[in-house]
Amino acid sequence: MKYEHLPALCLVEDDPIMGESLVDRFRLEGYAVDWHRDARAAMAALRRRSYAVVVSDVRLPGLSGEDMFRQLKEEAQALPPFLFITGFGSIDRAVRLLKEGAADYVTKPFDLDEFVDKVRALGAFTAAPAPAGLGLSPAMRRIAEALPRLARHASTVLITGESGVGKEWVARELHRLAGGGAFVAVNCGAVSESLLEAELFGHERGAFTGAVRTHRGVFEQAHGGTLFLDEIGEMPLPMQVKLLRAIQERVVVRVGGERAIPVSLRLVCATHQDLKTLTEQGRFREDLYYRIHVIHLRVPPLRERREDILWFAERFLEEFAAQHGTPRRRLAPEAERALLCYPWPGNLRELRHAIERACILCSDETFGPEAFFEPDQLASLPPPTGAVNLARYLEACEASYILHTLQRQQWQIGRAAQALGISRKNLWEKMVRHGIKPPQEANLPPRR
Ligand SMILES: Nc1ncnc2c1ncn2[C@@H]1O[C@H](COP(=O)(O)OP(=O)(O)OP(=O)(O)O)[C@@H](O)[C@H]1O
Repeated sequence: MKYEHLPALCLVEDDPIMGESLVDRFRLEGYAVDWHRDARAAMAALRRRSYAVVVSDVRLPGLSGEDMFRQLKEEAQALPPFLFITGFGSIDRAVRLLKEGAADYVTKPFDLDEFVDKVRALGAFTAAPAPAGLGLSPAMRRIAEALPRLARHASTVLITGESGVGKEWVARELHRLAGGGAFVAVNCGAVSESLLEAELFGHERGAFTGAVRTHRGVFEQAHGGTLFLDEIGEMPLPMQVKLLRAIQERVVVRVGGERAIPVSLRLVCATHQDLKTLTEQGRFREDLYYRIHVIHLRVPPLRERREDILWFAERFLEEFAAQHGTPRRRLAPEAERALLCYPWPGNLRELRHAIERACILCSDETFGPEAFFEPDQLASLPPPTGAVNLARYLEACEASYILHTLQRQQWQIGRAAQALGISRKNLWEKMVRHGIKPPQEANLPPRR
Protein backbone atom coordinates (compact mmCIF):
# COMPACT_ATOMS: atom_id res chain seq x y z
CA MET A 1 0.00 0.00 0.00
CA LYS A 2 1.17 3.51 -0.75
CA TYR A 3 2.00 6.09 1.89
CA GLU A 4 -0.64 8.73 2.25
CA HIS A 5 1.23 11.78 3.42
CA LEU A 6 -0.19 14.49 5.55
CA PRO A 7 0.51 17.96 4.20
CA ALA A 8 3.78 19.13 5.72
CA LEU A 9 3.98 22.68 7.06
CA CYS A 10 7.28 24.42 7.73
CA LEU A 11 6.89 26.98 10.51
CA VAL A 12 9.64 29.56 11.08
CA GLU A 13 8.93 31.47 14.27
CA ASP A 14 11.26 32.53 17.08
CA ASP A 15 8.55 33.55 19.53
CA PRO A 16 7.95 30.46 21.73
CA ILE A 17 4.34 31.27 22.60
CA MET A 18 3.29 32.08 19.06
CA GLY A 19 5.26 29.09 17.78
CA GLU A 20 3.69 26.65 20.19
CA SER A 21 0.16 27.79 19.57
CA LEU A 22 0.61 27.63 15.80
CA VAL A 23 2.12 24.15 16.06
CA ASP A 24 -0.78 22.95 18.22
CA ARG A 25 -3.39 24.47 16.00
CA PHE A 26 -1.99 23.29 12.68
CA ARG A 27 -1.42 19.79 14.00
CA LEU A 28 -5.05 19.72 15.02
CA GLU A 29 -5.95 20.94 11.54
CA GLY A 30 -4.22 17.87 10.14
CA TYR A 31 -0.78 19.15 9.16
CA ALA A 32 2.56 17.62 9.97
CA VAL A 33 4.37 20.65 11.37
CA ASP A 34 8.13 21.19 11.54
CA TRP A 35 8.91 24.19 13.72
CA HIS A 36 12.19 26.07 13.26
CA ARG A 37 13.24 28.93 15.52
CA ASP A 38 15.54 30.55 12.98
CA ALA A 39 15.84 30.95 9.24
CA ARG A 40 19.07 28.95 8.83
CA ALA A 41 17.52 25.82 10.35
CA ALA A 42 14.42 26.30 8.20
CA MET A 43 16.51 26.70 5.04
CA ALA A 44 18.35 23.47 5.77
CA ALA A 45 15.01 21.69 6.23
CA LEU A 46 13.57 23.24 3.06
CA ARG A 47 16.50 21.99 1.03
CA ARG A 48 16.06 18.52 2.47
CA ARG A 49 12.35 17.97 2.50
CA SER A 50 9.37 19.11 0.49
CA TYR A 51 6.67 21.09 2.24
CA ALA A 52 3.14 21.95 1.25
CA VAL A 53 3.44 25.42 2.75
CA VAL A 54 5.84 27.66 4.69
CA VAL A 55 4.60 29.99 7.42
CA SER A 56 7.33 32.39 8.47
CA ASP A 57 7.75 35.43 10.64
CA VAL A 58 9.39 38.30 8.76
CA ARG A 59 11.48 39.33 11.75
CA LEU A 60 13.74 36.57 12.97
CA PRO A 61 17.01 36.53 14.91
CA GLY A 62 19.99 36.56 12.52
CA LEU A 63 18.82 36.04 8.98
CA SER A 64 15.33 37.54 8.45
CA GLY A 65 12.40 35.69 6.91
CA GLU A 66 12.67 38.09 3.99
CA ASP A 67 16.33 37.22 3.34
CA MET A 68 15.65 33.54 3.73
CA PHE A 69 12.99 33.75 1.03
CA ARG A 70 15.30 35.65 -1.34
CA GLN A 71 18.21 33.29 -0.83
CA LEU A 72 16.07 30.24 -1.47
CA LYS A 73 14.71 31.85 -4.63
CA GLU A 74 18.23 32.55 -5.81
CA GLU A 75 19.03 28.87 -5.34
CA ALA A 76 16.33 28.39 -7.97
CA GLN A 77 14.51 26.01 -5.70
CA ALA A 78 10.92 25.07 -6.49
CA LEU A 79 9.52 26.76 -3.41
CA PRO A 80 6.26 25.95 -1.66
CA PRO A 81 3.90 28.89 -1.07
CA PHE A 82 5.28 31.27 1.60
CA LEU A 83 2.90 32.96 4.00
CA PHE A 84 4.54 35.68 6.09
CA ILE A 85 3.61 36.93 9.52
CA THR A 86 4.50 40.54 10.06
CA GLY A 87 4.20 43.17 12.73
CA PHE A 88 2.12 46.23 12.01
CA GLY A 89 5.26 48.29 11.53
CA SER A 90 6.64 46.16 8.74
CA ILE A 91 3.74 45.84 6.32
CA ASP A 92 5.85 47.54 3.66
CA ARG A 93 8.33 44.65 3.84
CA ALA A 94 5.51 42.15 3.49
CA VAL A 95 4.15 43.97 0.46
CA ARG A 96 7.60 43.89 -1.10
CA LEU A 97 7.70 40.17 -0.47
CA LEU A 98 4.37 39.71 -2.22
CA LYS A 99 5.78 41.46 -5.24
CA GLU A 100 8.73 39.09 -5.17
CA GLY A 101 6.52 36.04 -5.20
CA ALA A 102 5.43 35.33 -1.63
CA ALA A 103 1.89 33.90 -1.50
CA ASP A 104 0.35 36.04 1.25
CA TYR A 105 0.90 37.70 4.61
CA VAL A 106 -0.96 38.40 7.85
CA THR A 107 -0.39 41.23 10.27
CA LYS A 108 -0.08 40.62 14.01
CA PRO A 109 -2.34 40.36 15.96
CA PHE A 110 -4.38 38.12 13.69
CA ASP A 111 -7.41 35.89 14.03
CA LEU A 112 -6.24 32.28 14.12
CA ASP A 113 -9.33 30.90 12.35
CA GLU A 114 -8.85 33.31 9.47
CA PHE A 115 -5.18 32.48 9.37
CA VAL A 116 -5.98 28.77 9.06
CA ASP A 117 -8.38 29.57 6.21
CA LYS A 118 -5.64 31.49 4.44
CA VAL A 119 -3.25 28.57 4.69
CA ARG A 120 -5.93 26.25 3.38
CA ALA A 121 -6.71 28.64 0.56
CA LEU A 122 -3.13 28.26 -0.62
CA GLY A 123 -4.24 24.82 -1.68
CA ALA A 124 -1.86 23.25 0.71
CA PHE A 125 -4.36 21.09 2.45
CA THR A 126 -5.24 17.64 1.37
CA ALA A 127 -7.61 15.57 3.42
CA ALA A 128 -5.97 13.61 6.17
CA PRO A 129 -6.03 9.88 5.72
CA ALA A 130 -8.16 7.71 7.93
CA PRO A 131 -6.54 7.41 11.34
CA ALA A 132 -5.08 4.20 12.59
CA GLY A 133 -8.30 3.68 14.51
CA LEU A 134 -6.90 1.64 17.34
CA GLY A 135 -9.00 3.29 20.00
CA LEU A 136 -9.39 6.29 22.20
CA SER A 137 -7.72 5.07 25.37
CA PRO A 138 -4.27 6.39 26.28
CA ALA A 139 -2.82 2.87 25.98
CA MET A 140 -4.07 2.44 22.41
CA ARG A 141 -3.12 5.98 21.45
CA ARG A 142 0.40 5.31 22.66
CA ILE A 143 0.54 2.23 20.46
CA ALA A 144 -0.89 4.16 17.49
CA GLU A 145 1.72 6.86 18.00
CA ALA A 146 4.56 4.35 18.16
CA LEU A 147 3.55 2.43 15.04
CA PRO A 148 4.87 4.83 12.36
CA ARG A 149 8.29 4.82 14.02
CA LEU A 150 8.25 1.06 14.34
CA ALA A 151 7.12 0.74 10.73
CA ARG A 152 10.25 2.60 9.68
CA HIS A 153 12.81 1.06 11.98
CA ALA A 154 11.73 -2.16 13.67
CA SER A 155 12.37 -5.50 12.02
CA THR A 156 11.02 -7.62 14.90
CA VAL A 157 8.04 -6.74 17.08
CA LEU A 158 6.25 -8.72 19.78
CA ILE A 159 2.57 -8.04 20.46
CA THR A 160 0.98 -9.54 23.55
CA GLY A 161 -2.54 -9.44 24.91
CA GLU A 162 -5.57 -11.59 25.61
CA SER A 163 -7.40 -13.29 22.82
CA GLY A 164 -9.51 -10.90 20.74
CA VAL A 165 -7.89 -7.64 21.87
CA GLY A 166 -6.77 -6.78 18.34
CA LYS A 167 -3.17 -8.02 18.15
CA GLU A 168 -3.47 -8.99 14.51
CA TRP A 169 -5.17 -5.70 13.75
CA VAL A 170 -2.18 -3.86 15.23
CA ALA A 171 0.18 -6.02 13.19
CA ARG A 172 -1.76 -5.23 10.01
CA GLU A 173 -1.68 -1.53 10.81
CA LEU A 174 2.09 -1.71 11.27
CA HIS A 175 2.35 -3.42 7.91
CA ARG A 176 0.07 -0.85 6.27
CA LEU A 177 2.22 2.00 7.57
CA ALA A 178 5.41 0.34 6.38
CA GLY A 179 3.92 -0.07 2.91
CA GLY A 180 4.81 -2.69 0.38
CA GLY A 181 5.05 -6.46 0.32
CA ALA A 182 2.65 -9.10 1.48
CA PHE A 183 1.17 -9.61 4.94
CA VAL A 184 1.35 -13.32 5.68
CA ALA A 185 -0.19 -14.69 8.88
CA VAL A 186 0.35 -18.11 10.42
CA ASN A 187 -1.14 -19.45 13.61
CA CYS A 188 1.68 -21.52 15.07
CA GLY A 189 -0.76 -23.30 17.40
CA ALA A 190 -3.00 -24.44 14.56
CA VAL A 191 -0.37 -26.21 12.45
CA SER A 192 0.73 -29.68 13.53
CA GLU A 193 4.32 -30.01 14.67
CA SER A 194 5.21 -32.23 11.72
CA LEU A 195 3.94 -29.72 9.16
CA LEU A 196 5.13 -26.51 10.80
CA GLU A 197 8.66 -26.60 9.42
CA ALA A 198 7.42 -26.98 5.83
CA GLU A 199 4.79 -24.30 6.45
CA LEU A 200 7.42 -21.84 7.69
CA PHE A 201 10.35 -22.64 5.44
CA GLY A 202 8.75 -24.45 2.50
CA HIS A 203 9.74 -27.78 1.00
CA GLU A 204 11.28 -29.14 -2.14
CA ARG A 205 9.41 -31.52 -4.40
CA GLY A 206 9.66 -35.09 -3.07
CA ALA A 207 10.97 -33.95 0.33
CA PHE A 208 8.41 -36.22 2.02
CA THR A 209 5.40 -38.32 1.08
CA GLY A 210 2.80 -36.02 -0.41
CA ALA A 211 5.29 -33.27 -1.33
CA VAL A 212 4.39 -33.47 -5.01
CA ARG A 213 5.41 -29.91 -5.76
CA THR A 214 7.94 -27.43 -4.51
CA HIS A 215 6.32 -25.17 -1.92
CA ARG A 216 7.47 -21.76 -0.79
CA GLY A 217 7.10 -21.34 2.96
CA VAL A 218 5.61 -18.31 4.66
CA PHE A 219 9.05 -16.76 5.19
CA GLU A 220 9.57 -16.67 1.44
CA GLN A 221 5.99 -15.56 0.79
CA ALA A 222 6.42 -12.63 3.17
CA HIS A 223 9.74 -11.54 1.63
CA GLY A 224 9.63 -7.74 1.34
CA GLY A 225 6.58 -7.57 3.63
CA THR A 226 5.44 -8.77 7.04
CA LEU A 227 5.30 -12.22 8.55
CA PHE A 228 2.83 -12.46 11.42
CA LEU A 229 3.49 -15.46 13.65
CA ASP A 230 0.45 -15.76 15.88
CA GLU A 231 0.52 -17.83 19.07
CA ILE A 232 4.30 -17.99 19.03
CA GLY A 233 4.17 -19.47 22.55
CA GLU A 234 2.68 -22.66 21.08
CA MET A 235 5.69 -23.32 18.88
CA PRO A 236 7.39 -26.64 19.72
CA LEU A 237 10.91 -26.31 21.10
CA PRO A 238 12.71 -27.96 18.15
CA MET A 239 11.07 -25.48 15.79
CA GLN A 240 12.05 -22.60 18.03
CA VAL A 241 15.73 -23.41 17.35
CA LYS A 242 15.11 -23.29 13.60
CA LEU A 243 13.08 -20.12 13.86
CA LEU A 244 15.83 -18.42 15.82
CA ARG A 245 18.36 -19.38 13.18
CA ALA A 246 16.16 -18.01 10.40
CA ILE A 247 15.67 -14.73 12.28
CA GLN A 248 19.35 -14.36 13.07
CA GLU A 249 20.71 -15.27 9.69
CA ARG A 250 17.79 -14.01 7.62
CA VAL A 251 17.96 -17.06 5.40
CA VAL A 252 15.75 -20.15 5.16
CA VAL A 253 16.41 -23.62 3.85
CA ARG A 254 13.41 -25.52 2.45
CA VAL A 255 12.71 -28.98 3.86
CA GLY A 256 14.53 -31.43 1.61
CA GLY A 257 16.60 -28.61 0.13
CA GLU A 258 20.12 -27.37 0.62
CA ARG A 259 20.12 -23.88 -0.77
CA ALA A 260 20.04 -21.01 1.74
CA ILE A 261 17.40 -18.58 0.50
CA PRO A 262 17.81 -15.01 1.77
CA VAL A 263 14.67 -13.38 3.15
CA SER A 264 14.13 -9.81 4.17
CA LEU A 265 10.95 -9.15 6.10
CA ARG A 266 9.40 -7.61 9.18
CA LEU A 267 8.62 -10.28 11.76
CA VAL A 268 5.70 -9.66 14.09
CA CYS A 269 5.10 -12.32 16.75
CA ALA A 270 1.99 -12.41 18.91
CA THR A 271 0.88 -14.35 21.93
CA HIS A 272 -1.74 -14.32 24.68
CA GLN A 273 0.69 -16.18 26.94
CA ASP A 274 3.33 -14.86 29.28
CA LEU A 275 6.49 -15.76 27.38
CA LYS A 276 8.69 -15.00 30.35
CA THR A 277 6.89 -17.59 32.44
CA LEU A 278 7.07 -20.08 29.56
CA THR A 279 10.81 -19.40 29.44
CA GLU A 280 11.15 -20.02 33.17
CA GLN A 281 9.24 -23.27 32.75
CA GLY A 282 11.58 -24.33 29.96
CA ARG A 283 8.79 -24.29 27.38
CA PHE A 284 10.15 -21.34 25.42
CA ARG A 285 13.79 -20.79 24.54
CA GLU A 286 15.36 -17.93 26.39
CA ASP A 287 17.51 -16.86 23.42
CA LEU A 288 14.44 -16.71 21.15
CA TYR A 289 12.53 -14.82 23.83
CA TYR A 290 15.20 -12.11 23.95
CA ARG A 291 15.48 -12.05 20.17
CA ILE A 292 11.78 -11.36 19.58
CA HIS A 293 11.24 -9.25 22.70
CA VAL A 294 13.22 -6.21 21.50
CA ILE A 295 10.09 -4.18 20.86
CA HIS A 296 7.09 -5.20 22.90
CA LEU A 297 3.57 -3.83 22.47
CA ARG A 298 1.04 -4.88 25.09
CA VAL A 299 -2.56 -4.52 23.97
CA PRO A 300 -4.67 -4.28 27.12
CA PRO A 301 -7.98 -6.11 27.52
CA LEU A 302 -11.08 -4.06 26.80
CA ARG A 303 -12.09 -3.98 30.49
CA GLU A 304 -8.88 -2.03 31.20
CA ARG A 305 -9.71 0.59 28.58
CA ARG A 306 -13.40 1.19 28.85
CA GLU A 307 -13.10 4.47 26.95
CA ASP A 308 -12.77 2.30 23.85
CA ILE A 309 -15.99 0.32 24.29
CA LEU A 310 -18.46 2.87 22.95
CA TRP A 311 -16.00 4.10 20.38
CA PHE A 312 -15.71 0.62 18.89
CA ALA A 313 -19.43 -0.03 19.32
CA GLU A 314 -20.13 3.03 17.15
CA ARG A 315 -17.62 1.91 14.54
CA PHE A 316 -19.11 -1.55 14.35
CA LEU A 317 -22.66 -0.15 14.11
CA GLU A 318 -21.50 1.93 11.18
CA GLU A 319 -19.67 -0.97 9.57
CA PHE A 320 -22.63 -3.35 9.76
CA ALA A 321 -25.10 -0.73 8.55
CA ALA A 322 -22.94 -0.28 5.45
CA GLN A 323 -22.42 -4.02 5.05
CA HIS A 324 -26.10 -4.94 5.42
CA GLY A 325 -27.40 -1.86 3.60
CA THR A 326 -29.57 -0.98 6.60
CA PRO A 327 -30.02 2.34 8.41
CA ARG A 328 -27.37 3.23 10.97
CA ARG A 329 -28.71 2.21 14.41
CA ARG A 330 -28.20 4.15 17.62
CA LEU A 331 -27.52 3.09 21.18
CA ALA A 332 -29.96 4.06 23.90
CA PRO A 333 -28.20 5.48 26.99
CA GLU A 334 -29.10 2.34 28.99
CA ALA A 335 -27.51 0.21 26.27
CA GLU A 336 -24.37 2.32 26.41
CA ARG A 337 -24.27 1.89 30.15
CA ALA A 338 -24.70 -1.89 29.91
CA LEU A 339 -21.99 -2.13 27.25
CA LEU A 340 -19.69 -0.12 29.49
CA CYS A 341 -20.36 -2.32 32.53
CA TYR A 342 -19.97 -5.70 30.86
CA PRO A 343 -16.44 -7.09 31.35
CA TRP A 344 -16.00 -8.36 27.73
CA PRO A 345 -13.90 -11.47 28.41
CA GLY A 346 -13.69 -12.05 24.64
CA ASN A 347 -12.58 -8.44 24.13
CA LEU A 348 -13.12 -6.72 20.79
CA ARG A 349 -14.04 -9.92 19.02
CA GLU A 350 -16.91 -10.44 21.46
CA LEU A 351 -18.02 -6.82 21.19
CA ARG A 352 -18.01 -7.00 17.41
CA HIS A 353 -20.07 -10.20 17.45
CA ALA A 354 -22.53 -8.69 19.93
CA ILE A 355 -23.07 -5.66 17.69
CA GLU A 356 -23.38 -7.80 14.58
CA ARG A 357 -25.90 -10.10 16.24
CA ALA A 358 -27.99 -7.13 17.37
CA CYS A 359 -27.89 -5.58 13.89
CA ILE A 360 -29.18 -8.82 12.40
CA LEU A 361 -31.72 -9.84 15.01
CA CYS A 362 -33.11 -6.57 16.25
CA SER A 363 -35.13 -4.34 13.98
CA ASP A 364 -35.33 -1.33 16.33
CA GLU A 365 -33.79 1.91 15.22
CA THR A 366 -32.34 2.45 18.67
CA PHE A 367 -30.89 -0.49 20.54
CA GLY A 368 -31.69 -0.95 24.20
CA PRO A 369 -29.59 -3.18 26.49
CA GLU A 370 -31.78 -6.19 25.72
CA ALA A 371 -30.47 -6.14 22.14
CA PHE A 372 -27.13 -7.30 23.54
CA PHE A 373 -27.80 -9.10 26.80
CA GLU A 374 -30.27 -11.64 28.23
CA PRO A 375 -32.35 -10.38 31.21
CA ASP A 376 -30.38 -12.51 33.68
CA GLN A 377 -27.12 -11.21 32.26
CA LEU A 378 -28.37 -7.67 32.67
CA ALA A 379 -29.39 -8.32 36.25
CA SER A 380 -25.95 -9.61 37.08
CA LEU A 381 -23.94 -6.95 35.28
CA PRO A 382 -21.26 -5.69 37.64
CA PRO A 383 -21.41 -2.04 38.55
CA PRO A 384 -19.00 0.05 36.53
CA THR A 385 -15.57 -0.58 37.93
CA GLY A 386 -12.88 1.89 38.76
CA ALA A 387 -13.40 5.39 37.63
CA VAL A 388 -16.39 4.85 35.35
CA ASN A 389 -18.59 7.26 37.24
CA LEU A 390 -21.12 9.50 35.53
CA ALA A 391 -18.62 12.24 34.75
CA ARG A 392 -16.14 9.82 33.24
CA TYR A 393 -18.90 8.11 31.30
CA LEU A 394 -20.12 11.40 29.86
CA GLU A 395 -16.56 12.40 29.02
CA ALA A 396 -16.05 9.10 27.19
CA CYS A 397 -19.28 9.63 25.23
CA GLU A 398 -18.29 13.17 24.28
CA ALA A 399 -14.78 12.16 23.23
CA SER A 400 -16.11 9.24 21.25
CA TYR A 401 -18.65 11.36 19.41
CA ILE A 402 -16.16 14.12 18.62
CA LEU A 403 -13.66 11.63 17.26
CA HIS A 404 -16.35 9.95 15.22
CA THR A 405 -17.45 13.30 13.74
CA LEU A 406 -13.88 14.34 12.95
CA GLN A 407 -13.29 11.10 11.11
CA ARG A 408 -16.48 11.50 9.13
CA GLN A 409 -15.42 15.02 8.17
CA GLN A 410 -11.91 13.90 7.19
CA TRP A 411 -10.45 15.89 10.09
CA GLN A 412 -11.62 19.22 8.68
CA ILE A 413 -12.04 21.14 11.91
CA GLY A 414 -14.42 23.72 10.46
CA ARG A 415 -16.79 21.16 9.04
CA ALA A 416 -16.65 18.98 12.14
CA ALA A 417 -17.41 21.97 14.38
CA GLN A 418 -20.38 22.85 12.20
CA ALA A 419 -21.68 19.27 12.31
CA LEU A 420 -21.34 19.26 16.10
CA GLY A 421 -23.01 22.65 16.41
CA ILE A 422 -20.12 24.24 18.29
CA SER A 423 -17.49 26.82 17.40
CA ARG A 424 -14.13 25.85 15.99
CA LYS A 425 -12.49 27.24 19.10
CA ASN A 426 -14.73 25.18 21.35
CA LEU A 427 -14.02 22.07 19.32
CA TRP A 428 -10.32 22.75 19.42
CA GLU A 429 -10.42 23.13 23.21
CA LYS A 430 -12.35 19.90 23.58
CA MET A 431 -9.88 18.07 21.34
CA VAL A 432 -7.02 19.30 23.49
CA ARG A 433 -8.87 18.27 26.66
CA HIS A 434 -9.61 14.76 25.37
CA GLY A 435 -6.18 14.43 23.81
CA ILE A 436 -7.70 13.88 20.36
CA LYS A 437 -5.16 14.50 17.65
CA PRO A 438 -5.27 13.97 13.93
CA PRO A 439 -3.14 11.09 12.74
CA GLN A 440 -0.47 13.64 11.88
CA GLU A 441 2.74 11.75 12.43
CA ALA A 442 1.19 8.51 11.36
CA ASN A 443 2.11 8.56 7.71
CA LEU A 444 5.10 10.79 7.43
CA PRO A 445 7.84 9.66 5.13
CA PRO A 446 11.07 8.71 6.86
CA ARG A 447 13.30 11.66 7.69
CA ARG A 448 16.46 11.82 5.74
N1 LIG B 1 -8.85 -1.40 15.65
C1 LIG B 1 -9.84 -2.19 15.28
N2 LIG B 1 -10.86 -1.70 14.56
C2 LIG B 1 -11.88 -2.51 14.19
N3 LIG B 1 -11.97 -3.81 14.49
C3 LIG B 1 -10.99 -4.35 15.22
C4 LIG B 1 -9.87 -3.58 15.65
N4 LIG B 1 -9.05 -4.37 16.36
C5 LIG B 1 -9.62 -5.59 16.35
N5 LIG B 1 -10.79 -5.58 15.68
C6 LIG B 1 -11.68 -6.73 15.49
O1 LIG B 1 -11.66 -7.51 16.67
C7 LIG B 1 -11.53 -8.88 16.38
C8 LIG B 1 -10.30 -9.45 17.06
O2 LIG B 1 -9.14 -8.83 16.50
P1 LIG B 1 -7.77 -9.62 16.27
O3 LIG B 1 -8.01 -10.88 15.51
O4 LIG B 1 -6.80 -8.66 15.72
O5 LIG B 1 -7.43 -10.00 17.77
P2 LIG B 1 -6.25 -10.90 18.33
O6 LIG B 1 -5.80 -10.28 19.59
O7 LIG B 1 -5.21 -11.10 17.26
O8 LIG B 1 -7.02 -12.25 18.62
P3 LIG B 1 -6.42 -13.73 18.82
O9 LIG B 1 -5.43 -13.67 19.93
O10 LIG B 1 -7.62 -14.53 19.21
O11 LIG B 1 -5.83 -14.12 17.52
C9 LIG B 1 -11.50 -9.01 14.88
O12 LIG B 1 -12.80 -9.34 14.46
C10 LIG B 1 -11.14 -7.64 14.39
O13 LIG B 1 -11.80 -7.40 13.18
